[in-house]
Amino acid sequence: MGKFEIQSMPVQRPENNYSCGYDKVSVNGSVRNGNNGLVRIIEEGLATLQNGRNPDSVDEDDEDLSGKKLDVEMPEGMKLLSNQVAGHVIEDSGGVGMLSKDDKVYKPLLKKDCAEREIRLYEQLETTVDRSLIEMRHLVPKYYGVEKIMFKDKLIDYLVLENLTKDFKEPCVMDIKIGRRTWDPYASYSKIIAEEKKYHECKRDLGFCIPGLQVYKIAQNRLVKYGKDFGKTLDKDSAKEVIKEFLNADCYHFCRKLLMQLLACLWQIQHFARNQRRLRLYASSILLVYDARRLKEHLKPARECQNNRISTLTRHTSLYRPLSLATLNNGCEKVVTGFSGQLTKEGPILRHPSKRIVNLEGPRIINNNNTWQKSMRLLKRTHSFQNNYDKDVQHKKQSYTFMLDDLCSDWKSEVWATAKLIDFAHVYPADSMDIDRNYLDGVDNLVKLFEDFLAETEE
Ligand SMILES: Nc1ncnc2c1ncn2[C@@H]1O[C@H](COP(=O)(O)OP(=O)(O)OP(=O)(O)O)[C@@H](O)[C@H]1O
Ligand SMILES: O=P(O)(O)O[C@@H]1[C@H](O)[C@H](O)[C@@H](OP(=O)(O)O)[C@H](OP(=O)(O)O)[C@H]1O
Repeated sequence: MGKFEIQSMPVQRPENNYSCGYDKVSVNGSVRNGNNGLVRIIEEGLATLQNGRNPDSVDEDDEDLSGKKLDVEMPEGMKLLSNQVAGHVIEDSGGVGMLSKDDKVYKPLLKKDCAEREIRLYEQLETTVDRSLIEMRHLVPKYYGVEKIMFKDKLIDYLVLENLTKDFKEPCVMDIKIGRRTWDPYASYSKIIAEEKKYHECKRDLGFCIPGLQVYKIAQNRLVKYGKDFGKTLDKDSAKEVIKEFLNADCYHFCRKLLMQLLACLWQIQHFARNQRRLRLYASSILLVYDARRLKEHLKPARECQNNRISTLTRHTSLYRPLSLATLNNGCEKVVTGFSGQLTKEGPILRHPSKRIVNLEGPRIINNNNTWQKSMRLLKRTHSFQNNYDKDVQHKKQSYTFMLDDLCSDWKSEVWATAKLIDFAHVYPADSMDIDRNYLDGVDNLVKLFEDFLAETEE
């Protein structure tokens, strides 16, 4: 498979999924597949669908990672964590999954040893006097302890953490598992073999892998999720492309502000990894999160985007562009519609504008009795030459939703992207005072990749 066929292509050609044999369900015209699936395109016209809110607060709460409807009764006030991109999912975990409520996420503690290690670490970070662990405390989500919750007649322990996407309207999330070696010193032989087989090229060449991500694709106005089976196909080049896509930099120029926010966190993580000698972090992740809604405010004009190429070209070269109608309706601008007066199924027949019809240089007189203008006005309302009418309305709705959101929020944080350390199920106290090379190498490579992206913005 060619390098470019693997990564961003599924987004443009969702039918690629079909050949992979995963479950697929079509919902509202979108394509979805199993939670291991290569890609899950959630929905076009997100603002309309989600009313401009974080999907954690909309009706996806009875869906699993793959978007399948689940018939599970949720504990009071809780929903499934719809922004979950990797990790154990509800079907693999006896019907118990990651939940969210208010600004918190709830991670079920199902494996005793993993649970004990993870809790121990969070508790240790609360009380530590070790300098590098104090540093680490600021690099993890806020810890709210362990809560027992009745789920399907069973009392289950949940780790309660700050939801890192809580302030985001359109959360983009990428789980990056750090380390060439993702098995711990107590792993069984079969676990070692299983881990070594997975994400092989990516781990070997980059020292990290990407088990899952979701991105609000701004150019296409839709949410796309990539599952772990997609992650397992990546190599160092395709991983880089996917990270670019995650940053919406496949269709736009890199946004320096976004890169700087993420790099600021990654540099802190790197500083920690370079200095800490107390822990060995196996199979632990860095969660990158940002708000695509805020990114939109900073995007430079789109460069040629493969996904958009067709629509951009048709819009700019088409004689039927709605712009000509809009100008006509102003009645006082330069009017160059070239409308011949004849309509076909495909839209109006155009010809070179006649000076006789439109006097461009005359006084700015708006003649509302002009029957031609009237009929064009009517036409514009009733006839969508390129189905852009719906799009226009959608865009208007979207801007209103955004305005409303801005008006409703008390404040607009300057920080809309961050990177935090998560998943400490396989973190152990170090048995020597060496640096955790396995962990540091992955972090170094990730930082380097982001630094290279930043350098591209300076070219
Ligand atoms: N604090 C958080 N805020 C928001 N999302 C989170 C948070 N913690 C975890 N998640 C989401 O849940 C996913 C799984 O988290 P985590 O890695 O802790 O679970 P896990 O089941 O232990 O994973 P694994 O199977 O890799 O061991 C992450 O990829 C992320 O999407
Ligand atoms: O990336 P994948 O393919 O999802 O692989 C899973 C991943 O390595 C998890 O970290 C691991 O859970 P633990 O951290 O609990 O070991 C899980 O083991 P499991 O299948 O034994 O649960 C693996 O299946």
